[in-house]
Amino acid sequence: MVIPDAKSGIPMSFSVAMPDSALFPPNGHFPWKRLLKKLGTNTNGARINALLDSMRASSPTRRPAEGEDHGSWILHHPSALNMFEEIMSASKGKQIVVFLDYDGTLSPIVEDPDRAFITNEMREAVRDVSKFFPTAIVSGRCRAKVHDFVKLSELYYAGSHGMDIKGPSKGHRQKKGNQTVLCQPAREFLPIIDEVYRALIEKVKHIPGAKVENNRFCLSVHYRCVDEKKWVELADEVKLVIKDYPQLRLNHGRKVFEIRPTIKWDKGNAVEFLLESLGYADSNDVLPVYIGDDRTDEDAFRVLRQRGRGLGILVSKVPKETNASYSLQEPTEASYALPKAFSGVEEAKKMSLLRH
Ligand SMILES: O=P(O)(O)OC[C@H]1O[C@H](O[C@H]2O[C@H](CO)[C@@H](O)[C@H](O)[C@H]2O)[C@H](O)[C@@H](O)[C@@H]1O
Repeated sequence: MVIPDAKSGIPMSFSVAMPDSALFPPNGHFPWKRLLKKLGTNTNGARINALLDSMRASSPTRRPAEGEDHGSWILHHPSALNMFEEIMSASKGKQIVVFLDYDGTLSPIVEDPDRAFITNEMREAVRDVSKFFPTAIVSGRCRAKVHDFVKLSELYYAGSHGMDIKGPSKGHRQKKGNQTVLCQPAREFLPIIDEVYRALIEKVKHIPGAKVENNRFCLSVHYRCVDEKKWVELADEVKLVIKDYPQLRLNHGRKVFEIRPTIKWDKGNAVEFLLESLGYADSNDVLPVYIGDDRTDEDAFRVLRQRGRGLGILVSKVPKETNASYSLQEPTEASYALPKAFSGVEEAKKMSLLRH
């Protein structure tokens, strides 16, 4: 029998049987309430299998788009490699602002999160783009760590899923005054995050391959290198720790559990904050372009869709439900597409200026 914890409402056992689509909806939040309803109707074995299936399916993330094969999905999400014309016409008279996710977008997914290096070619591509347009990296990682990987001081960096934003130390600056952009909406959670980080390290240290990453305003518990036989145990340990912290919530990323404050702040808010800082709140004079691969990037794609302007580009080899309009198959395509598309746009703009 699974009893919900009185304080957090989270079930005491992770082992439940539900279809992937119910366990991991596009927003990535655990549907605890629906999950509780289902409890009691399934055998324990089936519950464990369902959990394992969803953990296996978490990279690549999300379920395939329903009823769509690859062919029809690509028709609805054409390759960004062929979107030069569209960018050209969409960006007429507008400032392009570029937002880039890090893991799975600028760097390939690798086993060791500390070795997810960006290639020199990709770094140059990002540098080239940032010469023309304000450019931000929006990542689940700690801001300092992603800066260490990318090593470009002319960029905006939004770490901890957008909860830690800082402007560039050189290059593009926001229109609004000269103050350095800084936004940390989850500062009050720092002591709790630190406490939970230490507790998690202690709780999972006996599970070979488990890794707890401190992303400053949020935490990641990786299971990519954990033997599948230990996954349920790891999930239970994580849940046992966070059940005492109702101010924190648990999401599921690519072979990783992500723990973060319950505040309503995500990559979508980070995009809105940065556009506002750049002087483009509710403006028609801007074309935001966001490239990402993960469930958390959907929050940003959604914001662009809601604004009715902007281009969302999903990096994925497989069809997925997404709010993005375009697609790229893998990070190397991004390094090729970025400079080609954007420097092309600048060249074309210069040419049309000369003609007038
Ligand atoms: O928002 P992102 O920049 O995409 O960050 C999301 C998480 O990315 C990292 O984990 C993922 O990439 C690792 C390296 O390729 C891989 O080993 C892991 O399995 C993936 O989940 C990062 O380590 C996490 O902290 C981020 O939350």
